[in-house]
Amino acid sequence: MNKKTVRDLDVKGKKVFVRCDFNVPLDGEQITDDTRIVAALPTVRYLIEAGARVILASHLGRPKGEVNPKYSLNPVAKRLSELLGKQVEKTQDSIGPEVQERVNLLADGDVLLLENVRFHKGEEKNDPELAKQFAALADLYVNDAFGTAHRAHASTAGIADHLPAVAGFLMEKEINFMGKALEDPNRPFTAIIGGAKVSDKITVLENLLHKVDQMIIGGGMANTFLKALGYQLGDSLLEADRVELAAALLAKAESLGVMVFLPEDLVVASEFKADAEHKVVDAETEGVPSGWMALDIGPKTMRTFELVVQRSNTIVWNGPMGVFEMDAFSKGTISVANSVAKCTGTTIVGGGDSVAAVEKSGVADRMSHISTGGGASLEFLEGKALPGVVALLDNK
Ligand SMILES: Nc1ncnc2c1ncn2[C@@H]1O[C@H](COP(=O)(O)OP(=O)(O)OP(=O)(O)O)[C@@H](O)[C@H]1O
Ligand SMILES: O=C(O)[C@H](O)COP(=O)(O)O
Repeated sequence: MNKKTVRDLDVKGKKVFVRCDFNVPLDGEQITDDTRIVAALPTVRYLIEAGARVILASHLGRPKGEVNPKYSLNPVAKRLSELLGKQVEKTQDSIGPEVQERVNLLADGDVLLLENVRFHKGEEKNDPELAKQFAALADLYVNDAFGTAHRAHASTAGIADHLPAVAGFLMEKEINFMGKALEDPNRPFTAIIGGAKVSDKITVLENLLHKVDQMIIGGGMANTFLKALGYQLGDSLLEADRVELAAALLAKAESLGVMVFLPEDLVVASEFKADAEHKVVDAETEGVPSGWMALDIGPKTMRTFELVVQRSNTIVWNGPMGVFEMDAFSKGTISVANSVAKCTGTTIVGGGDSVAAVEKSGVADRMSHISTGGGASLEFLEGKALPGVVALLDNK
């Protein structure tokens, strides 16, 4: 990576604003997977030991610029305190007089966590005023939020206009590993895409078609493609205004000779609930009954996906195959996790929920790389420059 890192800074006694990606999966106030917090620890520990005054910032979820206690970073402060073995105080906001006061009280080696930066509308708009307010809190800026590096936001990009800006160890590790593995991948190269962020990721798929040999599409993402094939989807999560794009992508894949695998059968449920009535239907001949929704891939699809994975030498996986948080709809994701774990080639799993699913399946240690980035790793793989990385100082 040709960017300066935290090693290049003299941080003793300095206030260091560290952007992390603590966007962890939650069940109420319970963190269900702390991978992203653990992954940030090397940078935080290094800064503590070097005598910096550490100001941590992150988003959580998509609160859309409004204060919403559901997306508070309180659970993260608690988990960080446990992991670091020292109290991590949290502020009520990410800017303003209270934050400034708390920052002024920091001693060398102290750690302070700011409240969710997305409680301010200016964050996602990369508002220069907000970026300036973040920058005013510190002397130096470290971006360790690889998972959010594909977003040009005030705390991931704008702030770097005002402070010396470098990468943290996690950012460095992610970029170096993926850069090496994906530069000249062993083929066949397969992308497995699922999850729920359809409009975000569907555009990424177009560029991915030029990189991969095979593409498996499952989870919520698959529904828009199945609709493009004319199948019935009932009340399933799908993006009606992306159906045409999905059809165009399928045609493009065919012209490029990229094999696309979609669910042949689906687990459908009468409602979005863990104990909902559910059954398996054939995607083409039966479809999803009206009022029902597809929440997992079916057994036939699991077998097909396993065969595709078996003949792959490089795999990048982002997005679960179903609503894995509910046991009744977790089988497809667990099956894919086990199949990927058996692959002897390079396997990269990325994304907050995808990593949680792999952890839940107990196969995390059998992946070549667990990435903290979902959308970010897909955009990196596409070959796009990530704004959160571009903003950092070059290593000349
Ligand atoms: N068929 C489906 N219907 C509704 N939700 C689904 C379906 N399949 C998967 N999901 C949901 O998708 C969510 C995860 O999607 P997402 O795209 O955010 O993946 P991710 O791994 O967290 O990646 P990123 O880090 O980019 O957010 C899970 O909460 C899961 O329940
Ligand atoms: O989970 C992610 O992919 C990152 O935390 C970024 O979240 P976003 O898609 O809401 O920007």
